[in-house]
Amino acid sequence: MKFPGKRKSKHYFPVSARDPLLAQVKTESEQTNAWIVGIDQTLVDIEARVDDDFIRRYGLSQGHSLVIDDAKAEALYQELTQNQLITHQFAGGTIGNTMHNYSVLADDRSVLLGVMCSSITPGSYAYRYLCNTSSRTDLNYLQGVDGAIGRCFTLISDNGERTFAISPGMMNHLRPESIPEAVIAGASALVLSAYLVRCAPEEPMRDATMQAIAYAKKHNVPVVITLGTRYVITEQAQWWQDFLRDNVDILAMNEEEGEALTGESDPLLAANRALDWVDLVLCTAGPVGLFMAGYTEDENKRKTQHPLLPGAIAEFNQYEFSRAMRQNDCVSPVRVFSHIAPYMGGPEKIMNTNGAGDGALAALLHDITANNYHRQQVPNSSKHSRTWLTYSSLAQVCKYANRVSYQVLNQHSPRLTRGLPEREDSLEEAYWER
Ligand SMILES: Nc1ncnc2c1ncn2[C@@H]1O[C@H](COP(=O)(O)OP(=O)(O)O)[C@@H](O)[C@H]1O
Ligand SMILES: Nc1nc2c(ncn2[C@@H]2O[C@H](COP(=O)(O)O)[C@@H](O)[C@H]2O)c(=O)[nH]1
Repeated sequence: MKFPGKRKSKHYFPVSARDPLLAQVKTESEQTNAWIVGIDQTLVDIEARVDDDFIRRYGLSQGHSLVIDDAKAEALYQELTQNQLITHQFAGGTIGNTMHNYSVLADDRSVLLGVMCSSITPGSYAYRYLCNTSSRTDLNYLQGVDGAIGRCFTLISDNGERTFAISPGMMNHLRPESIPEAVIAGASALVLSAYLVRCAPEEPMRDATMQAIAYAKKHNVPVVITLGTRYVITEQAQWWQDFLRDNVDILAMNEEEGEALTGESDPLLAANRALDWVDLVLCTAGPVGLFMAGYTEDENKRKTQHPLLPGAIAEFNQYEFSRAMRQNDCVSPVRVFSHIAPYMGGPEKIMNTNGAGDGALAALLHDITANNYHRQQVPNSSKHSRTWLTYSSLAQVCKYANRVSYQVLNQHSPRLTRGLPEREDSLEEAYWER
């Protein structure tokens, strides 16, 4: 594990308060026993620039991720190909992206569960998917299928808005018996997306997802969900609130999904409301940056040294230097919040925001797994006097997540092509001054 606390001088994590026992941590090259596991619909993103008429003609809706049938997918693909509109093709899928990005950041193992074609020919979509996934992402548990993986036509409009048209192939054919209990039992987190329950009634993906959740609950592994798009949530907000309350510990969403879920358009209030159902919330808000909300132990809450921020909850960031805990692990839980503006104000030019939110989630997962790793290595450390969920404070996780989003925005693919620089050139100045 590339341990986040090892970053030097200008850093994201509090190395100045380094625990003396950290010296006992084994060297990075040794095999670590900390990983995350995610389930996804195996998808390749096919990106194209289109006009509004194109979106309308294929019965799509801007900003939405819709499943289309084979005939429509073929017609759409033919039109994109004939008019040479396809600009990029990448491995995609919101959780596949997150597992890959986690492995790049942590330089360590993530496990991806899903389907893969039993027979793969060079140059095929399945081949490209495998080639474009980090070698640290363990694909050994993928279930073979006799058919195609999914295609996600990522259609970018002139205003930069993305519309997803999903041609599912056999992406929803993951069966419950293909979920390995031991892999989930030993993981630092089980990562899911709201898309997984959007499958036809006869497809097994939903049951496979519920099987994975059952194993996670049995072994006390935090369940993380990312909401996908607001349309998946709007249709049944109450159902999702109940689902979160019953099954999920950590929620990742953007401000639109937050509004669909809670009715609150203010991301801070949406995150606060979501804490009624889950223990920790990451809410990205495009050019507004990102918010985190969570619980900590009253006795251990830590005051920020940053300016106090105004908002719908006055001075909401006053305890943002606190580390997150699950509510049930607290004797006296208090809610804590943090916010950060986009790193460097965001890139000069954003081609599209594909994967920026997934990148932020990968950073949070890295911090959670680093905490687990540290607990395994140095169980009697003062850092584990309570059962913390994160290694770092909310403020530090925000900084890290935000920095990773910036990296994704600065490249074309939703998957990181390389890790963050070991050392930023003077992070503090760079952070506040353009
Ligand atoms: N237009 C933008 N300007 C600056 N930063 C942005 C912009 N869009 C996104 N970001 C950064 O990327 C992060 C995630 O973006 P967002 O669009 O909210 O994610 P998602 O892809 O889940 O919708 C934000 O928290 C912010 O740091
Ligand atoms: N597993 C699924 N992934 C999907 C679906 N529709 C879109 N996507 C993927 O989302 C990312 C972009 O993520 P974002 O955080 O920027 O919104 C992209 O790579 C798509 O592959 C879906 O139905 N299922």
